[in-house]
Amino acid sequence: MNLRGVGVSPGVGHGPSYVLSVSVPEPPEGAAYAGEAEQEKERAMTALTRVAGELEARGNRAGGEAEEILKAQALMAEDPGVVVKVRSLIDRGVAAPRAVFEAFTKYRDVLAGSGGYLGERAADLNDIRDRVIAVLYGQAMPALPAKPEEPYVLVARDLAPADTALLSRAQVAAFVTEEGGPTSHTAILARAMGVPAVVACPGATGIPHGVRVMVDGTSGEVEVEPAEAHVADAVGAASARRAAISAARGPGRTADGQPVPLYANVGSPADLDAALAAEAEGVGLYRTEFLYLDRTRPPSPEEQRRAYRQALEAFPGGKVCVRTLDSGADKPLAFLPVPAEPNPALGERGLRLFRRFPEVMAAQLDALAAVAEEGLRVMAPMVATAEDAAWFVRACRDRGLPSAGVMIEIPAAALRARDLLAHADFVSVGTNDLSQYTFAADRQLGAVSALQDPWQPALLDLVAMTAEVAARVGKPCAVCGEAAADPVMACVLAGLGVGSLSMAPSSLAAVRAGLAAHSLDQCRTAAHAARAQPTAADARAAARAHLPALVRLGL
Ligand SMILES: C=C(OP(=O)(O)O)C(=O)O
Ligand SMILES: [Mg+2]
Repeated sequence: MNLRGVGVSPGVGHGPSYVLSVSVPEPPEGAAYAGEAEQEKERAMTALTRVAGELEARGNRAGGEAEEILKAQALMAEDPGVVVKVRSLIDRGVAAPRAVFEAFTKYRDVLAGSGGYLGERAADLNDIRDRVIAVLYGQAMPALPAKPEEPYVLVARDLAPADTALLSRAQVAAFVTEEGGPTSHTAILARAMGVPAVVACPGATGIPHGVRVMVDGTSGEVEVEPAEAHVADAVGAASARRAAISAARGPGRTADGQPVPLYANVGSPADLDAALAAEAEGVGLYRTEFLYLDRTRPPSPEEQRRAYRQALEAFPGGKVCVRTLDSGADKPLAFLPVPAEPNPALGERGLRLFRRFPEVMAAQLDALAAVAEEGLRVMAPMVATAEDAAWFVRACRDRGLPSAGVMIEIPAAALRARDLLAHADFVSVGTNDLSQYTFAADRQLGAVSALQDPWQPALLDLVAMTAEVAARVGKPCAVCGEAAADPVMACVLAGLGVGSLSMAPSSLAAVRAGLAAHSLDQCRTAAHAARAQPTAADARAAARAHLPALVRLGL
């Protein structure tokens, strides 16, 4: 039997399946309690506190990325909104388990409605809810085998961080989940652990318990009871690929020595370790939204300075490009409320929101200026016009910030990059949003995701125009969207004249190897061939045909 999902953590893993089935029954609608309301509330509060405590304790034991995730979940378990809702439902006669069920379901639906990263956190709430209900029913949550004879392939509908945080590579050969997306916690933690993972794999929980399974976290293939020879071939190919990729070390450059600095995209200080381990040359995109998440008051100046300083200290002498707050649309923040909009992606987000809340921009730029040193770059998201660029750059200059740039995420900005660069010191292309706005395709909508393809020739044209203009005026042009993480695209971007690339740390090694295997001329020829094609698929195929070493590397 073969299944297919989305590969989110590369490599091949195989072993006996361990199918995790957690089933906490839904407490019946209308369930009431017999005793006093105060006692029932006490019971519910004790269960919420106990689950929060357990999540926090697991986080402490796990450390690293899992610790942050679990601590955030512990906070969700005792979220004031949930607590108030549970108490008021109990006041209306609803039994504690049902009250917990309804309160979390409401919270989850709100999160799911926001889509993107926050939407994927909705699955976390189901897990927290089930844990609280299990405590109220006196039901034990399933434990995973701690010391298996052989690492197993963990299969589940979805995995919660609480399930996976304490696992290690000695226990788990691979993860397969029926649900989840590339930014789900299963994906994030699997990548951090270096364990292959496939998510969004229909039929996964139908895999029988204990049968041998092979998981290819690059292609997304899951093979049940594979032939032994096939396992040997796949494992051999994966380790050859790993060896070839890890052979490329040092700064990013093409085979003939053209430097293409490779930076890391970082979403919080916790990602800095992974960026260092992957030998990033600095930070090309420091997303600062984490500072403002789950709060109603702004982060203190000291808290901000600490977060920026951490990145600068991690890369002494390197470059660190901090993006100012990008709130709104796919990153809604309670902290900066805007009136309801029919099309949030086209509304007040990113830099536009600073026009409404200039004091938030001032506080962020002041904190950056307080820690500024040579390598610091500051850039604004969602810049549409030369006026936008001038306004932002002036605010940076007024504070003596050493380098102020803008992101190119809107076609208008790419078309008139020359005018923006009359003010800005550099540009960085955000291909995620540039695709969204070029193709009028909401980045959160699966139905139009085919248009979110950076290989679309129109997108390549916009990147090329931007890079050409930047070269003409002698200012740097980077790419920091997801596109840069694809080794084939990375070569094409270098060929289009993009000077540096920034990506998730886990993608750096493959991109470094891909660039090191081709000359700048080969990259240029591949870029030219890609742009000459009418469709995204043709563009990719044409580029690959001119980058033969990528095929040898299995990239
Ligand atoms: C890098 C980008 O920013 P974000 O994904 O955070 O919107 C982008 O839009 O490409
Ligand atoms: Mg963006």
